[in-house]
Amino acid sequence: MATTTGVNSDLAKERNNSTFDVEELSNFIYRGPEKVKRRRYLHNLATKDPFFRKFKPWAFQTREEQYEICLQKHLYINKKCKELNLTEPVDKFFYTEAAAPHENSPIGLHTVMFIPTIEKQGTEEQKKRWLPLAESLKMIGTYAQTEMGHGTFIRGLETTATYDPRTREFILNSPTITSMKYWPGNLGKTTNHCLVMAQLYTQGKNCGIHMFMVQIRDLETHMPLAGIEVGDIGPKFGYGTNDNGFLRLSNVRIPRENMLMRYSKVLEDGTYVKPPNAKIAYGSMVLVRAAIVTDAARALAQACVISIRYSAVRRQTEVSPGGEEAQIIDYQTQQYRLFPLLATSYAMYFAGRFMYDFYLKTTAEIEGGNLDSMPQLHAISAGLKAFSSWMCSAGVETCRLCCGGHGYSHASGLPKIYIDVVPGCTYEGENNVMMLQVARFLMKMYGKLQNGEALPTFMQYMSTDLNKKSCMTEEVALNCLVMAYEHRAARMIRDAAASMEKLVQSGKSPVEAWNGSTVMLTWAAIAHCHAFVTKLFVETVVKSRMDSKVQSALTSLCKLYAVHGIVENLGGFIQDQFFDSKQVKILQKKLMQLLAEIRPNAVAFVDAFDYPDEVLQSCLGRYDGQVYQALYDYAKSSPMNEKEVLDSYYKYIKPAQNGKYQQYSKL
Ligand SMILES: CCCCCCCCCCCCCCCCCCCCC/C=C/C(=O)SCCNC(=O)CCNC(=O)[C@H](O)C(C)(C)COP(=O)(O)OP(=O)(O)OC[C@H]1O[C@@H](n2cnc3c(N)ncnc32)[C@H](O)[C@@H]1OP(=O)(O)O
Ligand SMILES: Cc1cc2nc3c(=O)[nH]c(=O)nc-3n(C[C@H](O)[C@H](O)[C@H](O)COP(=O)(O)OP(=O)(O)OC[C@H]3O[C@@H](n4cnc5c(N)ncnc54)[C@H](O)[C@@H]3O)c2cc1C
Repeated sequence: MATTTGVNSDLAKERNNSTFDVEELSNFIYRGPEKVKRRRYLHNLATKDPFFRKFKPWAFQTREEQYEICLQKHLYINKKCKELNLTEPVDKFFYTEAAAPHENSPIGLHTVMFIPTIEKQGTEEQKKRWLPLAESLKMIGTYAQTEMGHGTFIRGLETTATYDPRTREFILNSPTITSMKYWPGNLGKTTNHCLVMAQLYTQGKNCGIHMFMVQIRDLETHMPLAGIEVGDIGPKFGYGTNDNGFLRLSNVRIPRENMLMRYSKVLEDGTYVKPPNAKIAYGSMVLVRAAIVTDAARALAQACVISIRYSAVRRQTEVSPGGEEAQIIDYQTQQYRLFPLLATSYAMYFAGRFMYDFYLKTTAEIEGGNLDSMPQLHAISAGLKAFSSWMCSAGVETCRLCCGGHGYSHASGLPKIYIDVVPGCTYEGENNVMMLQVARFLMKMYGKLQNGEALPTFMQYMSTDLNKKSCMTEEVALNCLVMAYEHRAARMIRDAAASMEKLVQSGKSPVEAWNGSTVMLTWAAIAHCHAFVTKLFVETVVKSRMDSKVQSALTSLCKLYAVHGIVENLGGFIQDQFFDSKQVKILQKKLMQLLAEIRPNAVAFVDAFDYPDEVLQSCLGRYDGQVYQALYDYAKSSPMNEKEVLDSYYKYIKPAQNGKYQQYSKL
């Protein structure tokens, strides 16, 4: 029976029954006790600060209030980060996630893309000129690339920047309605500058797309400057806190020095100097793609915390007539929906950790002049961005459904998480498009394999013998699971390549053959990412040093991730009889065993993520499990309940009850 104060007794029991020390697992997730301590310190600074608690809850705010309140919060975060000397991205990330959870910042693009683009693409002189202004928010900027007509195909952007050697200026224009910038975050009302991606024309030639710094608003009055039309694009699926905007440029002149010229240049006489690699200008997108992996993992982890704690507290349906109603977490169907997602949240966290490290290492090499790893960084970041945002967005929605009716209420905190994470499937490269970029890389690797050339370590699985059968036995060993994923990916890569080859042989051009094979190419890319994430998870639990009880529990979770992925995608694993029917049965049986094995640790696994209630903002996911009192308090706090009888009753219901409908004819 649940008590109304203290910790709900079911939840308390769950915590007593777990097989490992939660603190040990938190230490492992966040890379050591010192880092856990630091994270808690940063969370506490935010959650205990009365500033963040003075606003009404997000769900009760109008769109304009969402923007204004979130703006205040983020300007305050900016000030506090300076005061507290929080310079490390990880520190800022933890402080911010607690201060304004899942509230997309009206100065976010300034921090995440505008400043990093100046840092990475600007010359020393440009950095000296702009960075102090950007740091002090005198310049507030965004990354304005997408246009109404083109987001994916950036070579097709229509905005022009034409160099005029007489005045040593670029003239920027939006020549058509489809060329107007559309979607950039913070563009509508907040920013006074933009980094505009535009087609560069000099000496009568088009030199492709480049970045230009354009001032769009007066620095004193904030009014749009001459030649600038700018505004908010209106309400969206979510992101109400963000003024995604539109921008039209008409003969806007900027000095030559406003083209970002670290790599490409236009000399005073108009001579164009090429960059060492044309795609180096895409670096800011790679940065955000890499960050999205951790962002998506965090969203799913929080959704799992909410849904699993609630499933331990919620009781529904007597199992035998007259008996006690069961905790819904004991229903196998609930476990089957939630525990693989729990495993996925861990898999994605480890993928996010890897991605962050790999990004830092590779960009350091690029900045040192070694561009060799650029294609790998592009393929891995595009693939993990797409894979993680797909899996995590779908997972958050399943977590919401697993909470029944209460999951549909904003009181659950789940809709807010969902609308914050799901645009990650679209921005920074639509996911299908990103998977096709991965496929392009895979086809190149396949070509190398055919030519007997060396492959990067993470692609060496492609040379596996596809006639080999699975080594799977009753033990369901981790190495056999990894081998299965790699086998499936290798076969799908070969099949996609064969499809293209066949089309070429039938007389199609390479482009037509590509277009005729994109579904198979996408399957191959997804299978490759799935194999990559699974292997990373397995290596993390096998090779890392950690407490033995944690390792044992985490190994079960890792196995569940791998086995569930096979059972759910069985067709791809048995198409070439890699598994026989006996092995399929072993895997299905193992899946059920793993659900039961994980059951006593489910709450401990989510507790280990260590998200305070103030971050979750959920009546259902509270640490103390007092969900019913919280739901009641939430309902009572609704502005709809401020008056016992609403004005609308007297205006509309009462007259209708008396058969009077005149008020409608006045409209
Ligand atoms: C444990 C916890 C720790 C936590 C710590 C973490 C701390 C980290 C901090 C986290 C911070 C918070 C995270 C928050 C995240 C959320 C932020 C939200 C903000 C999002 C705002 C959104 C912004 C945007 O959307 S900006 C616009 C983005 N637009 C796109 O992405 C467009 C997509 N299109 C493209 O990229 C291209 O057009 C493309 C790739 C589809 C085709 O390009 P192309 O030029 O037409 O290419 P093509 O000629 O066909 O040639 C392809 C050729 O080029 C190679 N290529 C392409 N891109 C790249 C690249 N980037 N790098 C290298 N190479 C590239 C490609 O491989 C081909 O090569 P070849 O095959 O050799 O020809
Ligand atoms: C919340 C949000 C914030 C954003 N913030 C910014 C920002 O700050 N700055 C900025 O510049 N942009 C921003 N964007 C824009 C975003 O980057 C683009 O919307 C995104 O890159 C997708 O491009 P698109 O809208 O043109 O989609 P489209 O390319 O039109 O996609 C539509 C469909 O066509 C398919 N498709 C398109 N091309 C291909 C292809 N070659 N092969 C196969 N299928 C294809 C896609 O898979 C998709 O299903 C934001 C978008 C959102 C939703």
